[in-house]
Amino acid sequence: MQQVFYKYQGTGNDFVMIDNRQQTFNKQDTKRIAFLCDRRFGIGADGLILLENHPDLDFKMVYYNADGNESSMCGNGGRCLVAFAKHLGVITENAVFEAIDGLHHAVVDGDIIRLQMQDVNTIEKHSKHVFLNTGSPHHVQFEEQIEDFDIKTKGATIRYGEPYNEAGSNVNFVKKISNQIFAVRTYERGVEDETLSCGTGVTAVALAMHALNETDKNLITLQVQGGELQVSFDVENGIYKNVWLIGPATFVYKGSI
Ligand SMILES: N[C@@H](CCC[C@H](N)C(=O)O)C(=O)O
Repeated sequence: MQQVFYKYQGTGNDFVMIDNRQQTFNKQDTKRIAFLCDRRFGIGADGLILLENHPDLDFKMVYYNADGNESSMCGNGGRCLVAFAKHLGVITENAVFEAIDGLHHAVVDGDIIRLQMQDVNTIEKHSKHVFLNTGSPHHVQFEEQIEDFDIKTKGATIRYGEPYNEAGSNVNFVKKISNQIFAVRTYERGVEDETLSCGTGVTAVALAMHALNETDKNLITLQVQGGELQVSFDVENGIYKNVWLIGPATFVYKGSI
């Protein structure tokens, strides 16, 4: 059976989107999901996302990494799914939807999608890195030579090493540009390579930079390989609340396979 799909990207983090409101997609077929995400044999994407009905909210998000496995929250994917929901007429300017990590509010402002992320109350500060969960697990560490750096090899070593092992973590390398601007490159678990952008990753970097006193701002610009994102937040007693991931989400093409 032919599968109709839509391709979206958010700062170069790209996704196959499928309207699964009729529950026709076979979620058990991990190999097929990996095939659809394969850049040589399939459509090609960092992940695949299903838009499903929800009994009380606007819709439900189901996210799979490019390896075919369902995974934790995808920030850029969530923003792209909101743009897709608007295209389908499921929402207009505002959305409330359920993802694997809970409820998310979102606002559409032209091409810019603002997505509220989960509150973060634990930020682990280690001697050479910070670890936190922004819906997905993120290792954050500074790297001065960020432009000329083997992200795939270095990222994989950290992702598969102690303490993460097989379950893994996404790995973000950060260079401070100014008090408000940070450059980020991310190795993504489940893609097992660098992606051009990671939404939960830049959220983790923004909060980590604030927690490390590298910035006193609560609106941070993150320069990623595929463009620019912003993260805003409030802090109350060490708890990061009202966290928003802000940036473009763009329709690329529609097809069937
Ligand atoms: N690209 C995503 C993160 C997707 C999840 C990640 N690969 C994982 O399995 O933890 C984003 O934009 O947040």
